[in-house]
Parts: sequence; structure tokens; C-alpha cells
Amino acid sequence: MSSEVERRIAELRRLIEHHNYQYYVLDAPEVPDAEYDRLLRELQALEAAHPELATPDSPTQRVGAAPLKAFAEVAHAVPMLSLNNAFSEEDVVAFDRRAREGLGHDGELEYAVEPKFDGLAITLHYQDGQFVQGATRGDGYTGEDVSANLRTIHAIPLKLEDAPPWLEVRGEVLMLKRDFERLNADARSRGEKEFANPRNAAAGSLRQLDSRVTARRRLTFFAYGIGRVEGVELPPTHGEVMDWLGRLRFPVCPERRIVRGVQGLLHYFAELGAKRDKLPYEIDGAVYKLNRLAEQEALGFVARAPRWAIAHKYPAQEELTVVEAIDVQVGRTGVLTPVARLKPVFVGGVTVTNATLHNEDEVRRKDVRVGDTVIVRRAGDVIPEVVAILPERRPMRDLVTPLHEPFAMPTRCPECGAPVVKLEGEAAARCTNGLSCPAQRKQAIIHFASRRAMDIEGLGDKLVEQMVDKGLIETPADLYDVKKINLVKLSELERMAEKSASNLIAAIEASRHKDLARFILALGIRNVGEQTAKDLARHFGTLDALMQADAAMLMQVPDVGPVVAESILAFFAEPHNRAVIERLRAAQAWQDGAAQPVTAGHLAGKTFVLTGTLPDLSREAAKARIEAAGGKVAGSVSKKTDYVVAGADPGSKYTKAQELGVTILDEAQLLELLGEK
Ligand SMILES: NC(=O)c1ccc[n+]([C@@H]2O[C@H](COP(=O)([O-])OP(=O)(O)OC[C@H]3O[C@@H](n4cnc5c(N)ncnc54)[C@H](O)[C@@H]3O)[C@@H](O)[C@H]2O)c1
Ligand SMILES: [Zn+2]
Repeated sequence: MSSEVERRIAELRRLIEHHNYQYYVLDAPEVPDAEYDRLLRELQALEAAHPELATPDSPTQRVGAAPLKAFAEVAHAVPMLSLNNAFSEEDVVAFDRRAREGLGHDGELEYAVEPKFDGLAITLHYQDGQFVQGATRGDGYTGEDVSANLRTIHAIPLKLEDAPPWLEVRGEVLMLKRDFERLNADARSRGEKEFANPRNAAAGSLRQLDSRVTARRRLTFFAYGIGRVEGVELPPTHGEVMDWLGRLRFPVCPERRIVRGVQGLLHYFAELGAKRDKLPYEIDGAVYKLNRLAEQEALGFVARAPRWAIAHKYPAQEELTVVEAIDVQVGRTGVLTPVARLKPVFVGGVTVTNATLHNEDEVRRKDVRVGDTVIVRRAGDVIPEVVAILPERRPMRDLVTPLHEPFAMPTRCPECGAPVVKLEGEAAARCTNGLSCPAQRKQAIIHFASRRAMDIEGLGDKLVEQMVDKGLIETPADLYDVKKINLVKLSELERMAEKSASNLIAAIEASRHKDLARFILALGIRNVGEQTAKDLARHFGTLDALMQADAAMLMQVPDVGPVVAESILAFFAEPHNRAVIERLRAAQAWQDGAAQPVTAGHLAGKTFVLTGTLPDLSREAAKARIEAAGGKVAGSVSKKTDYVVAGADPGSKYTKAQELGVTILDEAQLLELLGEK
């Protein structure tokens, strides 16, 4: 029995060492963190049950990995440790109880609480206020000297005012979500390897031998603690130390708070969790630290982590599961989307059974096949997706588990049997049957009725499918046809009580006279989303004006380029679409407005300069909007500049604007000025 345990312990240690190397040294993990954490917890449990088998070199006793030889080594005067994890409320309760027992404290303890940033730990050394060296955590005792790379990060101050003779600041280097996506999109377009997540991208970017590469990647930084400090009396609490670092101009996280007792911790956890998806950076939990430094000191450390702090983790957003089948779904515009049917898995806080595979090229690139073990990701409200497969877990071709063939898109539509085409330069394959394809018909009606479009309450997916399958309706215009939609007809549907039938009829009635923007969106023109629909409605005022516009006229609208213009022209050129629109006109489905042509914009004569990354608008979109309102966008700030629009990580233009006293706007203020809010 014990030799069995010994074997498992040895195996776990080998596996964990392997994953540590992939993760900490190569910045290229093979398995999701949740899987790694399971292995580590299993090992911890076995070592706890068999203390005689615990060894000082076990991965449970150590932090990170030894520094890369390519960098000079930096010894940490105060070790840089890890954090113990709490995965449940009970874990948090136990942590608080241990802390109170350790301190002999009866009442509620005071905690400093912060997000757990998903980046990598670094330490920054300042001598007489001058940045002299910076290093990674490494194995906790010795890290890598990455000073040159750290100097390229704008958020890190290189010179401090009123600093003590010696100060070590600890914190996290991270990559914002949008910068990560941009980096991976670039890598993909060049056929290079993508990073698994922002954390690995940040680590990979910081641990570059050529700091010009680091400078091209956008990294940022948050301070969350200090190391060795000389020549200054520290305030008594962590919270006040952070405030002090903030005054020294270190970026400190605005989400940090001071709370009391377990209730305070759990309340913060829920509050931060609700914000998680909206934060511009990834977090994987909340960190709770005893606020009083004297109490921290009294509790001290265990092997690899402090006793006075803990990381409370949110449910993992990436998990492992198995692909049971790959189906193909047909969408509103006829696009065929491969969908992985998964062995149910709990990820991102819900049980997931399907994940999108996007398109044929993606399935090929990732080489996803039935039977594969895959990493699924579900973050926030985003549709779950298959991130990658684990090639080493692919079933081998043998008598028991036949190896499945690579995925191929069907050549005929799975819904209607019409031929499938893939247009030159487009990733998507499409059914060629247009609205004769029942799947497209259903999707078109579902889209028409959706909340952001005509907003017909109670007309959900299942109901539309039934109504189309039973031949009640074929197009959105049929919804307003009393010969097709009435109490008698609706009563023929399954699970349709008289009450819900009359509610539905009332909801359809109430959907008439929609404003033009919603109606344009409801039409489901390819490449015309909510914002474009609004822009078109504002620009043309009436549907007839839009239908009569040629490509040049369409392209006067902000953000409408040749592709969108072509989609609009193609849609209105289709006789079937025109017929449906005429019936919708007769039903008074929409209401025209007044055109607001662009030429005499209210911002005529105003000059704008853009700097930094805006939360929602791309730079091109912001420029298009300003120009549509008659304004001009210039490249540099001067006395002639009227407004500087600043986003995250603004550059020298921001400072220049401050110097010249130019009005600085954020995105919301810009939209307000444009009259869009
Ligand atoms: N997928 C894999 O193969 C693999 C391999 C190794 C490690 N991992 C993952 O790495 C993590 C373990 O690594 P770890 O030892 O660095 O521990 P950790 O990341 O769980 O916790 C310690 C770290 O938290 C960071 N941190 C973030 N915000 C902080 C804050 N406000 N205050 C203090 N510290 C803060 C610091 O960088 C610190 O070093 C786990 O999530 C594990 O799943 C994954
Ligand atoms: Zn079809």
C-alpha cells in the first residue's frame, strides 16, 4: 500500500516539476491552472497524510522555478513567496480562525483586500529615489535581473521624489486584456505561436533578452507590497503603506479596500467578482492580508507562503474535458459554425456542454477531433470556446479507440441540403440557400425579435423554431399578418396556453413603430451591428433614403467601409428582402426619423488629438466619429489643439496637453461631446 502511495507521490512530483518548467521557464503551460492545482493539492494531501514521505525539495515546499541563466541573478533580501489558496468559504473561515488563534485575538481582524492580479511578481529597487534594479521572483530567493526590460514599462517610475535611501517595491507586471488580444492577433496573422493567457504573455514579454521586444509589448504594473526598506519609519498598516506608495507615484489598484472579519472578506469577494469581467486586466481571485504590519510579523511564514495572507480564488475559467462530437450549426446569414459537444464540465461558474469552434480553419489549426481532451474557456458572458487540445492525451488508433479523422466541413448544408460555399478570403462557409433554408429563416426571425432589435417579448428561440417547422411563418413580416398569427393558430403549438398566446400577440402589437435604428438592426444585414445601424439611421433618417443610397453615399457614414457598404447594397438588391420590407412597411413596423447629414457637423473647426487606449472605441472608430461630426484629428498636441482624448496608458501627448492647458476628455466625455450619450 505504502509503495503505491510512494509511486503516486513520485509521479505527481515529476508531473508538477514538468508543468512548473513549462509555466515558469518557458511561459507556455500545457494544462489549465485548474488541472495543475488539482495535482498540487493531491500531492499536498498525500504528503500531509504521510509526513515521512515529505521532502524539502518537493514542489509543495518551493516557489516558482530557478532563474534562467541568460539573466544575471538577483538575491532577494526579503524572500518573494507565494500565497496559500482558498477555494471555498470554509477555507476563508479557517484562514481567519487560524489568524485569530495565532494572534490570540477575540474580535474581528482588520484586513487589507486587493484583487489577485494574474501577472508575474517583480521587485523594484530604488536607491536615493533612483530606480537601480528590478528582478523577477524566480524561486523566491533568487530572481532574474530584468532591469532593462522594466525600464520600458511606462507605469513604473524611474525616479521618486521624497524617497528613502533604500526602497524595494513589490508588485505585479501584467498585460491588459485588450493588449493581449492584439498581441495574439498579430502573432496569428504572422503564423507565430500565441500565448495561452495574459499572464504568460506578460511573463514572456518581460523575460526577453532584447528589451526592444519588451518595449513593443504593452505591459503595465501595480504595486502591492514592499521588500527591504531603509531610512524611513513605515506606517503601521498595509493600507497606509499602499497609500504612501501611491503618493510616491506607484500605480496602486483602485479596487483595494480595508474590511473587517470574515463577512467583510466574503462581501469583497462577491463585489470584486461581479466586476471581474469588466476590469481591463485579468484577475484570478482576491488577496486578503492582515492590515496591521505588527500582526503580519507575529504570524510569520510557512515554507512557501505567509500565514498572514491568502488568495481566495474565483472558479477557474479554463478546464479540461473531452469532445464527444462535432456538430455543424447554421446561422442567420447561412454561416456554418462547427460546435464541439462536450462531456459536461464546470467552468467559469457554470456547467458547459457545447463550445464554439468558430470555423473550419480554426478547427484545422487546433486540430480538434472527436475523442480529444481539450481546454475549454468560458469567461463572463462570452460563448465558451475550445482553446487547444492536449495532443499527448489523444486516443491512439487501436482496436478499442479508433483515431478520429480530422474535421471537415460538410459540402452540403446540414439543415436543407443545399451546396455550401466558402468565399475567397472569407473564413466562413455558407449555405447557399438563403432564406429558403429553414435554419436561416429561423435565425433571421429570432434575430428580428431579439431584445436589441424589435424586442418582441416571449418570442424565444424554441417558439420560433416550432412556428417555422409547423409552417406558421416564414419571414418576419408574417408575424404581423393576422391570418398567420392569431389565437387559433397559436393554440395549435405545443405548450402554448391561451394566456401566453394573447401575451405574445400583444407583444407583437407593441413592437410596431420601432425607431429606425432598431429596425435596420432587425433586418439582419450582414456586417451591420448595433452601432452601424444607429449610424445609418442617424445619417439617412428614412429607410427609403438608405435603400436608395449608393456605395459612395453609404461610405460617408462613420465606420462604413467598402465591405459594409457592399453588404448593405447586396441586401437591398435581393427582391425577396424588398418584398418582406414592403410588407413590414404596410404593418407599420418602423418609424422614420430625420436625417442628420455629416457635412455641417457641430464640431467643425475643432482639432482633436488621440492618445492611449480607449475602453470601447478603436482609434479608427474615434477618428471616424470626430470627423463625421466635422472635427479634425491631428497627430500631435499644439496650442491649436482644442481637445486631447486620453485613454489608458496615454503617452507624452497627455503630459503635453496638461502643460499647454488643453482640455482632456475621456471616452465618455468624447461621446457626450459628439452627442452620442
Ligand atoms: N498551468 C500550469 O501548468 C501551471 C504551472 C505552474 C503554476 N501554475 C499556476 O500558477 C499559480 C501558482 O503560482 P504562484 O506560486 O506564483 O502562486 P500564485 O500566483 O497563486 O500566488 C502568488 C503570487 O500572486 C501574485 N499576486 C497577485 N496579486 C497579488 C496581491 N494583490 N498581493 C500579493 N501577491 C499578489 C504575486 O505574483 C505572487 O507571487 C497557480 O495559479 C497555478 O495554477 C500553473
Ligand atoms: Zn441551408
